[in-house]
Amino acid sequence: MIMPSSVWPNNSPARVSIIGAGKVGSTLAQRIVEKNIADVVLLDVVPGLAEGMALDLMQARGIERCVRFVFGTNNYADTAESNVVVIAAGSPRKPGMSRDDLLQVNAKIVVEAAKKANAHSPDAILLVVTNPLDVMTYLAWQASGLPSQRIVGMAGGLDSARFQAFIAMELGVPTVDVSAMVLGSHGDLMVPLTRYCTVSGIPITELMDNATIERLVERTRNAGAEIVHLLQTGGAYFTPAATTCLMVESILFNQSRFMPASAYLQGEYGLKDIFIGVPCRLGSIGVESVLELNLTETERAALHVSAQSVLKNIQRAKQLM
Ligand SMILES: NC(=O)c1ccc[n+]([C@@H]2O[C@H](COP(=O)([O-])OP(=O)(O)OC[C@H]3O[C@@H](n4cnc5c(N)ncnc54)[C@H](O)[C@@H]3O)[C@@H](O)[C@H]2O)c1
Ligand SMILES: O=C(O)C[C@H](O)C(=O)O
Repeated sequence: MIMPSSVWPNNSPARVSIIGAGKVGSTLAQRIVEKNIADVVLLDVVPGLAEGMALDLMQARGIERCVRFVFGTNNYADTAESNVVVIAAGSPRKPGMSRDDLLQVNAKIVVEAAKKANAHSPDAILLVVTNPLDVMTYLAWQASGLPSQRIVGMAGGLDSARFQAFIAMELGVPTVDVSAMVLGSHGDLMVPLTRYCTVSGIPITELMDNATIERLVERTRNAGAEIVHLLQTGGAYFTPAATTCLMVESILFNQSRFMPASAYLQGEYGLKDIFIGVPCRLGSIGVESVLELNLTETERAALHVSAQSVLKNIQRAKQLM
């Protein structure tokens, strides 16, 4: 580990490396450090960017009363022995673009990040954030050569959090009382499962008419684009970072939490050789299990339509590599 010993403790308990110190990566670093979850190595290709952010975060530790360390670098050797590596490097979309439009520009970045991070942290769990999410998670898996269980993509938790927020805003209830579930690809064909959405255990179908539910489903599908349009300079990062942080916690503390995430399927839901959003349990081994819900014919068909688009883009990505 190439770090001054005065900065980096020898007995650091858990280490998370974040590749890409942009909006998502830096916000995630702040969350992890300020919640005292783990030490963080922040890496970016832009000289000085990760180092500057790390110094800034280190200087807030007294105010935030946190004890974790954060180190910025351009060098993968500094990410050695990480327990979790988050890949958040690459371009965000601009207004008018789909996430799939980022495939070409981000594929090489993600493949390089997965290979280099894995070379220095062969025991880490890889958590992918870069878009188009399900395809990038597949590429990271192939590039790393790791067992599929050790790779997971962040998206379903974000899409579910958005659906949860929209339901709470519509009904005027506390967001924590709402439970929501979105499966499928992280794209326009995501599959919000209204049957699994409740307010304090009451199905939302008892509380809202179909037209209202359909309006919230549509808003959930477009929630990323809505923010891209408002910001004009990139995408959302507060909720993406919060969701990724939740996944990091479940992995590091072996919490085995259920959450929708992009996991490798080998026949579950009738799908094979694909990463796509499904309910998983996340623990220290990565994806402990995939929960196979009893879907209706309509829900299953929607999941398969979503999967077809991911499979098509995986083929496109393979041709690029
Ligand atoms: N999965 C999700 O739900 C979700 C949510 C939000 C953002 N995203 C995606 O995450 C990615 C990052 O978003 P952002 O808003 O942080 O973008 P950003 O532009 O703010 O940051 C990206 C960072 O990656 C760095 N980078 C580029 N190439 C690199 C390389 N080869 N090695 C290391 N670093 C490199 C850039 O220098 C930049 O600092 C985008 O692809 C975005 O679409 C996904
Ligand atoms: O919308 C985007 O491009 C970023 C991210 O995937 C999101 O859903 O916020």
